[in-house]
Amino acid sequence: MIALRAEGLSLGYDGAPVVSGVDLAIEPGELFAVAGASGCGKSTLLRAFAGLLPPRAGTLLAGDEPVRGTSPDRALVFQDDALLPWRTARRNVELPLAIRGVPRSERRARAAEWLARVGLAGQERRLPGQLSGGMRQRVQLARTLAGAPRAVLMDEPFGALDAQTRAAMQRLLIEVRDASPATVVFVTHDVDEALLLGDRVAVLAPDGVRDLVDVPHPRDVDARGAPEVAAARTRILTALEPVLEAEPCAPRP
Ligand SMILES: Nc1ncnc2c1ncn2[C@@H]1O[C@H](COP(=O)(O)OP(=O)(O)OP(=O)(O)O)[C@@H](O)[C@H]1O
Repeated sequence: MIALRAEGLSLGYDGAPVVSGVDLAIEPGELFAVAGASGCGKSTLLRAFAGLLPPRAGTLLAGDEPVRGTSPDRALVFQDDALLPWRTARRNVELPLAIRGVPRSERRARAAEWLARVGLAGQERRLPGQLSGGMRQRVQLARTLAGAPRAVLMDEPFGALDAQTRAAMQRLLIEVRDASPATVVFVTHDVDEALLLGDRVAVLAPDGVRDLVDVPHPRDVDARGAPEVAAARTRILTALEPVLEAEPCAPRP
């Protein structure tokens, strides 16, 4: 588990910055949710934490080290599963083990164990194209966690799933993370998902973090109707509203 920190962070591509003035301190082992309007830089922030996009200004730290590139310690999970279509489920999960230098003889067993943990025992030999969207996301989760990353960066990982599969994946994430702790940064459009999964929720806007909300009773499905959870939802929506109203969420001059 690793701390992730941004100080005065500015990010962008060509032209004007997409997001600037971002200050965040994510604790080791925290499940940190990032909400924000479409196009406000949530994916861009994750890409920077993953080491795929250098800061234009400010500081980005993983532990005490500046983020200078990608690392198996920081794994990125996408909405569209990024499985290799020609490799079976098991051989996809073996990939990060190979990167970590796990001997070939051990990889197969460890990959099969991970697939069983995400409810896919018996599906090891299937190709991604032979699996449903929810099953592919399970394989992706198994593949990510098999590499024992210290931080997992999840970009709307369940956004493409139907409501029932999505709820099952949320439960699965809670379970497997309890067993294999890692710092998790979770980007979502869905305020209720942020409130269910996160310890804290950051509302991101082009000029930085608009609000940082502590979640009451994180990961407690039974607490969803509690008044303090409703108050946290209202606070997040209040911070989001001006960002949503300021369509399009265009880069600042
Ligand atoms: N590779 C790229 N090159 C140039 N501009 C980009 C690139 N990727 C994203 N952008 C721009 O950066 C801005 C922020 O995009 P980003 O994907 O980070 O937003 P987001 O908050 O994750 O949006 P969404 O919720 O819709 O996924 C947008 O204006 C987008 O067009």
